[in-house]
Amino acid sequence: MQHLSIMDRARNALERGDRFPAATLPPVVVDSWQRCRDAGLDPRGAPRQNVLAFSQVNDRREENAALRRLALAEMQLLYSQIAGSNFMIALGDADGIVLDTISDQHFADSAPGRSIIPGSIWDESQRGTNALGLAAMYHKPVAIYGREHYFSCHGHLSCMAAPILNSRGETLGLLDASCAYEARQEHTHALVRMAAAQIENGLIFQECSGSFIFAFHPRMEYLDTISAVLISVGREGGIISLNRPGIKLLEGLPAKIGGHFDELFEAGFGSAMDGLLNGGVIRIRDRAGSSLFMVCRQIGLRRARAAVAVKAERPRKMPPLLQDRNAPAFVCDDAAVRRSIADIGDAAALRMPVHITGETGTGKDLMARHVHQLSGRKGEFIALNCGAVPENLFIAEIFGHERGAFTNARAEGAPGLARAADRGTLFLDEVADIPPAAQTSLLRFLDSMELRAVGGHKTHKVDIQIVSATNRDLQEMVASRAFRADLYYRLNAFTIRLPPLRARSDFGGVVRHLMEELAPGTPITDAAIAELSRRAWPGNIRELKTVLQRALVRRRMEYIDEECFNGIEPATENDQESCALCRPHPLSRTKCREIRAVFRATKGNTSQTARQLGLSRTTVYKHVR
Ligand SMILES: Nc1ncnc2c1ncn2[C@@H]1O[C@H](COP(=O)(O)OP(=O)(O)OP(=O)(O)O)[C@@H](O)[C@H]1O
Repeated sequence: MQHLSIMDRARNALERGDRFPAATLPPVVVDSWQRCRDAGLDPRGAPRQNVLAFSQVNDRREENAALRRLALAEMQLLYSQIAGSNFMIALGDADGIVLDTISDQHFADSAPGRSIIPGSIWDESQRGTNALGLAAMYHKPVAIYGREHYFSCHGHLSCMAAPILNSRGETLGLLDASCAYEARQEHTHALVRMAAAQIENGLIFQECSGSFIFAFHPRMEYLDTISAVLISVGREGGIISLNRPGIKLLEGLPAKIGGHFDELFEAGFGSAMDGLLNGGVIRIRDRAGSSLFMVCRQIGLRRARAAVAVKAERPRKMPPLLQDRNAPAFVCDDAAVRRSIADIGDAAALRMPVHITGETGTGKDLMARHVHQLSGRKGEFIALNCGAVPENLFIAEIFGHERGAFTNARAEGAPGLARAADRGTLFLDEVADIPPAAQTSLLRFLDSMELRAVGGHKTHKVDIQIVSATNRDLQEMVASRAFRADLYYRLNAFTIRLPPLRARSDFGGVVRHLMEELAPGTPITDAAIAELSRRAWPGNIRELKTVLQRALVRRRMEYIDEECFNGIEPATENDQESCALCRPHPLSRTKCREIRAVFRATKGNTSQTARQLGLSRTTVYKHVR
């Protein structure tokens, strides 16, 4: 007979409607299964998936504004601790209704991830046995692993929830970490409880900004930790607030809100204050005779708006994760990108020219720098924007020129970019814009790696990794003879195709990465990321960065949620009619619009636009960049 595990037997009994083996299951699970069964829920059926309307979620968010602000910051920290392990962190209100989530994109996109969204109700009567609902019911931390969930469809999920309590022991909200059952990690439950405790402490600082806050603990080295007691005391010694460790440590003593400092400690409020306000750690005995170390964390100023916090703020910016030197310094969790860059190291070792294609703002420049880093070359990374160099100076710019080689040549001559990139990398950006005359010289140079400065006689041998990039269709240009086929094949030895942002499966990762770059430690919710992912992003990652910057400038809170993007639209056609520099000036705007219109009509061809309008390529480039 097939061997059945304890859980198999328990589930079989539950699903058949038999008595389940109570002794083998955690009591909290047994009681919950029984209640769910009594309520007529079918364990093999589908849970009710009620979700509140957005306006109701918003009302609840407003009611819990202070809690939400602190919790989102703490969730962001928790996220950075467990990021990459396929988790979702959710904040629920006291009724177990989800207000916000922050998660790994993979989990957010999964079926369970899609059922934990703002407004979803995780009450036991709707979703059966689950950690969020039970933590709300029992006001204590609860973990529900895999098939302990009442509904079998939640059997692959593990959830750990901890309530956030006020000093009266009332639940203000709930913090939950959920993950695929196989991904669960024992320490996550502890991290969730610590984060909840950190929020509770934050609330004490926030709500008691006009009073003293002292920290104490039986061991001095614990004063700065989450297990230290925080007690908030008024100017006359009355107790205003006490955190959870305090309630536990002072059990048996009259440690209640409205009580007095003197009822708890032998030394009395006056003498304790003398020592505490000197800024040092004092030793004090509680009324049960235990010796404690105490320090002042905040001096509340009566009419002052902000209290003077003695304790330094925790740094918001996380130190970077130590990783492989050659790991990309950008996001590349998208499968297509990963496939595309898998062999770059080998290509660079063989000094194969690398060609990068992708729409504007997809990260071609960043990728070119990554190729240079992987090549391990000691020389420099030199970038040349081929569209920005006047046609007649192009060859001199790359290969250098001798003194007085042509009108306007630099008096002392110039070695050129190719020699500057010797033993390093030469990045030819916007390579489609290389003037036709220069294409031949460049091809010759790529074949021999030898160059001669304009007006010079000596040839120089160099050793360069060539990387080129374009957002145009070079193949089509080859077909229409606008670009030399042999040069195209020479440049295109190894191709990296960067997908447009709208097609990237790691969209959430890109958003988080940019947020960390722009405003380290600032939380951004899953709902905000989902809102952004619905947009088209013609300017790709660069445009996303601008939208995030605008949201950060405009925000009134320390976090970014979906509401922050109301009214922040991506660049519209109108915006694109003139460049940012010309937009405020009506006269320049007219000329700029014309240049941009011709540029669009020529499918982004700088040289053709310049010829058609009788302008230099540099001028065109200035307006279309
Ligand atoms: N994978 C990525 N992860 C994080 N940030 C990125 C990524 N790719 C690009 N960025 C950011 O997006 C912005 C635009 O990138 P980049 O300049 O490399 O794009 P590009 O394709 O070279 O643009 P263009 O075609 O206009 O020259 C930069 O701020 C860059 O740091």
